[in-house]
Amino acid sequence: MVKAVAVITISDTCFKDNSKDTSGPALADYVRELFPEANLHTIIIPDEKEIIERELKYFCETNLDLVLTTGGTGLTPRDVTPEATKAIIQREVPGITTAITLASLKKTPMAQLSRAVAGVREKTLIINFPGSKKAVTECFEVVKPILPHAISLIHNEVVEVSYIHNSMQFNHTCKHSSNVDISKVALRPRESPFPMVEMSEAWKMVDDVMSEWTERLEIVTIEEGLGRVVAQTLHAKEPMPPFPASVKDGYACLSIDGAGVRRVRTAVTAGDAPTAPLCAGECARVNTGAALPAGADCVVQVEDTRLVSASEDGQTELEVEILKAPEPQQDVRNVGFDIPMGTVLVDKGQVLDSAKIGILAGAGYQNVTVRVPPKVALLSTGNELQEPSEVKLKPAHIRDSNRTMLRMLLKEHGYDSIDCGIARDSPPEIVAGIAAALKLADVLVCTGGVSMGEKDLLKPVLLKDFNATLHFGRVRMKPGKPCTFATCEFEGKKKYIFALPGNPVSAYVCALVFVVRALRRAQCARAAWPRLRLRLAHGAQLDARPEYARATLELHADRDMPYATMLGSQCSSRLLSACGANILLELPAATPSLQRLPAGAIVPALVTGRLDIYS
Ligand SMILES: Nc1ncnc2c1ncn2[C@@H]1O[C@H](COP(=O)(O)OP(=O)(O)O)[C@@H](O)[C@H]1O
Repeated sequence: MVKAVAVITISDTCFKDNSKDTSGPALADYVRELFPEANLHTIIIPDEKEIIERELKYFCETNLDLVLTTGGTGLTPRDVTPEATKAIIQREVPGITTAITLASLKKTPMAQLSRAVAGVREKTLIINFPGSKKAVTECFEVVKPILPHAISLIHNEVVEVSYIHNSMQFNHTCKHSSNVDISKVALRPRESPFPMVEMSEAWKMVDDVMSEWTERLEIVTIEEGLGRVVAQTLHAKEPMPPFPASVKDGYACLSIDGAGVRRVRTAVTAGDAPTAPLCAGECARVNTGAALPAGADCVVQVEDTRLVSASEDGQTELEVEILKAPEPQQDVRNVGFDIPMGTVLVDKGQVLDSAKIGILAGAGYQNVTVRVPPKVALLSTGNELQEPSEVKLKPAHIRDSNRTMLRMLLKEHGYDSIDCGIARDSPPEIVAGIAAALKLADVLVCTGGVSMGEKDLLKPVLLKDFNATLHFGRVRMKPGKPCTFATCEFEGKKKYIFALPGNPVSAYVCALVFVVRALRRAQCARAAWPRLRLRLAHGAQLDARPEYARATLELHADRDMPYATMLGSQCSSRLLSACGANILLELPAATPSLQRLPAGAIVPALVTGRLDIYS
C-alpha cells in the first residue's frame, strides 16, 4: 500500500515565484488520482545540488514510498537534479528512464537531451521528470502502470506483488467496476502466493489486531448483561449476610451455657428483626436464614435438642434440652460471611453469567456497564448458492447453509450478526456485497471464494478494491487452510474481515477458532477456548496438517480420563461431523514416524460447546 508520496519542483524561477510552477501541480494531480489514499507532500526548491540532496534524503528518511521530481534534468549549467539524485540513491533503475525516453522520443527528438535518473534509496523510489507540464504528463503515463508494482517490490510485499503482477497482465481487458479482472483464467496463479502461517502465529495476529479495537460502552440492566463483557469492577457495597444468620432450623444459644435445659425465650423466623437480647440460660427458636438475637453466638440444630416442656395448647415451646454442647459460631453465618464488604463481585473483562448476575442482584446493582461488541455482518459468496428459504433447488445449486450456521454459532456464543445475503462470484457483486456489509458492521465474516479456483475472488477483491492488508491468507490447519484475515479502512473506519472457506465444516471450525476468539479479544475478554487433555476412544489417522476433529467428550465411570469420540467422516463438506460436537480435538500433524494415533492416546482438545448435552 502506498502511504506517502512527495512531488518536488526543482526550479530557480518557480522557487522565486511559486505561481510559475505548472508541472508540480500537474504531477501532484496524477499522483492523487493513482494513490488517493496516500499523503502527498509538495515543495518547490531552487536548482541547488546541496538543497536537492538534502530534501531527497529527508523524504527517504521519513519513509516516503515515492518521490517524484520535476525540473533540472536538462543541459544548462544550473540543471543539477540528476547529479543530486545520483549522489543519494543506492540502486539505479535505468529501465524507468529508458522507457520514458523511448516514449518521449516518439513525440520529440528533444527527449535525447534529458538526463533524468530513477533509483531507490532505502524504501523510497525516486524518479526525475523534466520540467514542463506537457513532458510531465507524457512521462507519468509511461511509469503509471509500474508504480504500484515497483513500490510493492521495494517493500517486499510478496502477496500484493503477485496479484498486482497478475492484474497487470489482465489489465487491458478490465471493464469491471472492480479492479479485479477475471477474463484470463489461464493466467491465474497456480500456487497460492500466501505464506502458510502456523496456528499460533495466526492467533497472535488476530489477538494483536483485535486488541486495537476501540469499543464503545453501554449501560444495560443486569439481566440484559447476560453473556456480555463487563467494563467496570463492581464491589460489594454491603456485607452479605448483613446480619448474623442461622444456617439451620434450631435454637440460637449462648455457647458458654454448654449442654442442658434452656428457656425458649422467643421465636425468630427469617425476615423477623429480633427485638431483645438473649440472656444466660435462654435460647430462641430460629429457622434457616433468620437473624440471631443479640447475645446468641451459635445455633443448635433441632435434631440435637429435646422438648422439655410446652404450653398446654402445644403452640409454644417453653423449655428445650440442648443435647450436645455447642461450639462458638456453630451454624452461624456472621456478617460478611459470604461476601465481606468491598469484595470484588465482578471484575472488568469478565463475562456475566447467571451466578454473577445473581450476586449483582443480591448486592443491589440494577445496571451494569458493558462493552459493546463489534458489529458482525455475514455474507456468503458463490454462484451455486440459493436462499435456504427456497423450497425447490435450481439445477446445480445448493441452499446456503453457511450463513444460517454462522449466525447461530455466533448467537450461541453471545454475538448477534447482520445478514448481508449472498454475493455471486463476480468482482463487482463481491465488491458491492462487501461494501454493503462494511457500511453496517465492524467485522465482516464471509464464506467462499478464498481458495485457488478461478472464481475465488475474495483475496484479490480485498487487496485491490478495498486496499486491504491481508494479515494471513493460508493457515497450516485442517480444515480451513485458505482462511483469510484482513483489515482495511472503509469510510474512515478500520474494518476487520474474516474470509472463511466455503466448505461448511471449514467455515464452522474457522469461525470457532478465529472469529469467536477475535470478538472476545476485541472486548478484552479471555479469548482462547479452554483446553482439556483426553483419551481417544478409537484410533485416528493423522494428516499432514494439524487437524481440528469434531468430537464429543464422554465420561466413563470405570475410566481414568474423559474420552473423545470423533463424529464420523471428517470431510470438510460434511457438516454432520459438527452436529453435537462439544470439542475440537487438536490432532497433531503426521510425522514419518507417527502416522496414526492408537485408541487410548492422549490428545488436547478445545472445549467449544456445552459439555452437559452429551455427558
Ligand atoms: N454458503 C454456503 N453454504 C453451503 N455450502 C457452501 C457455501 N459456500 C460454499 N459452499 C460449498 O463449499 C465448497 C467450497 O466452496 P468455494 O467457494 O470454492 O470455497 P473456497 O474457495 O473458499 O474454499 C463448494 O462445494 C461450495 O458449494
